[in-house]
Amino acid sequence: MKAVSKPRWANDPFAAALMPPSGETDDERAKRVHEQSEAARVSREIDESLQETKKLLEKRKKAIKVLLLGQAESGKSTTLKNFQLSFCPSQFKKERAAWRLIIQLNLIKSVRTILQAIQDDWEAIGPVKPTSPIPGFSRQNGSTTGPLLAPNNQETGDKEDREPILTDAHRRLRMRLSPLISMEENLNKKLFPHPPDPREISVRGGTNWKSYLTRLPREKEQKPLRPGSSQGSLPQEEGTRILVTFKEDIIALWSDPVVHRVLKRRRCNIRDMPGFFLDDVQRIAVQNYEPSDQDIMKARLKTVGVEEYHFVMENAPEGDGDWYIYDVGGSRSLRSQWASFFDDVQAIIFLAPLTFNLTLEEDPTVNRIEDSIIIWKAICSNRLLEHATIILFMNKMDVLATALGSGLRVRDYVTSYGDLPNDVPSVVKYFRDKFKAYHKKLSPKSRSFFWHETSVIDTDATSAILFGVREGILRSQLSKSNVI
Ligand SMILES: Nc1nc2c(ncn2[C@@H]2O[C@H](COP(=O)(O)OP(=O)(O)OP(=O)(O)O)[C@@H](O)[C@H]2O)c(=O)[nH]1
Ligand SMILES: [Mg+2]
Repeated sequence: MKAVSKPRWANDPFAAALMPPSGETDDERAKRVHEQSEAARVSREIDESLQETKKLLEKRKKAIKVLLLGQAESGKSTTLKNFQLSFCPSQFKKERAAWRLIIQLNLIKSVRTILQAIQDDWEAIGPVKPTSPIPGFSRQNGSTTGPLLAPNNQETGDKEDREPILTDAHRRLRMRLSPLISMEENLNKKLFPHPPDPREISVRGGTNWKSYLTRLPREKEQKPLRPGSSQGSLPQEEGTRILVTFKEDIIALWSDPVVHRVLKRRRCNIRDMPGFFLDDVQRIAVQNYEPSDQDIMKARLKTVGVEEYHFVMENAPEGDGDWYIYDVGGSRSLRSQWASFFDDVQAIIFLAPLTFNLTLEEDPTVNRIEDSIIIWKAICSNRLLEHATIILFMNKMDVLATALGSGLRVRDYVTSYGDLPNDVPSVVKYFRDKFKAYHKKLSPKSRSFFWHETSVIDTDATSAILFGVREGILRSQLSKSNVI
């Protein structure tokens, strides 16, 4: 008797599982074939997606990664904006509209700060006692513009610090502008819910806020807003409406010499605060306001967490165009998040503003330069960063020049400065030597010290520096890979 040989699939459980069941009808067969081809398609898609992810990871591994570090308000995000403007101008242009609302909110915040100063002055010192009519009150016809001069506006010195100078007219102006505060709060809440610090507008890493604000449509005609009524309008429209509605009162407030005297005696240097746009109300508080490059650089939006930006540089040499730049939040509470980016970066741009007379927002007892040096020491000595190129940007050179020009002496804030000349080159040399010495002493391996004097709100000068920085990073990458 001839032995019947077993079919090949009989020992293969997978092949057996795919065999058609015995007695399969035509309909069942068609269904099974369809399901099998569907499963094969899904499997192919998963394979392709894995290949794609692998390629992306490879590409990312080869890409240049740069980390921007420094204390809060040191200019990290502004440097990133300059990177975009210099190397990806079309992307920068596309996102221009997103900055409109941020600038409007910056302006509204300055108005809020002034209203608060008026309130504080009122509570601490009180108003000018009104005799009827208020003597010396110079505004005519009940107009809302023009200076609101109080009678004793010529007085100076110590006496001025205790003299009431605000009038009922200021109280009325303050009342007219007060809806602005709740409108600003509502707008902030809509845009950036749960901010870590409600006094500052901030953006959380990965929220894609720019595409959100760029995407929203704008109405052609916007009606002025009745105080308190913002219902139904988009956040982007609200900023414009608020400013257009309150424009004249804002101008009256900012052009009033008494208000400036109140700010002075309450030591509120509003001009030096980030995001200062009060000199530009006429230009900004209009329906079709388009932020300029300079406006965008001056806009203040605090970074919370870490933002990753992937740049494909539009004008880069072949193969060198893929860059990742990480922009971190610089407040003390956010610095613990920096370390997770350390093991994979080729270069660090460290922003240290030479604002010798300022202290940290988080801790007014700590001098800003002292704080920068503490972070600098930690970065230079970190072993995970021993291969990274560190580039120091001594930033806010314009602010330094203004501070020295106004007569401030460095030694009154940094005692070790002693009797050295109180001019820009000497101050720069003094602090540069300090940073350089720590870099040399604390770096685990010897490496070159790179530094630049910057004012990163100056786009032309910063662009020239960034082109140099890019070349430097590429060259140092090349020499490292040759050594390896
Ligand atoms: N005058 C002047 N202002 C600057 C300069 N660099 C930055 N600023 C302003 O300082 C403010 C803070 O700058 P940012 O770039 O937001 O600071 P940051 O380091 O990103 O701060 P965080 O996000 O809080 O960590 C912004 O309003 C900038 O326009 C500068 O060189 N000169
Ligand atoms: Mg930032």
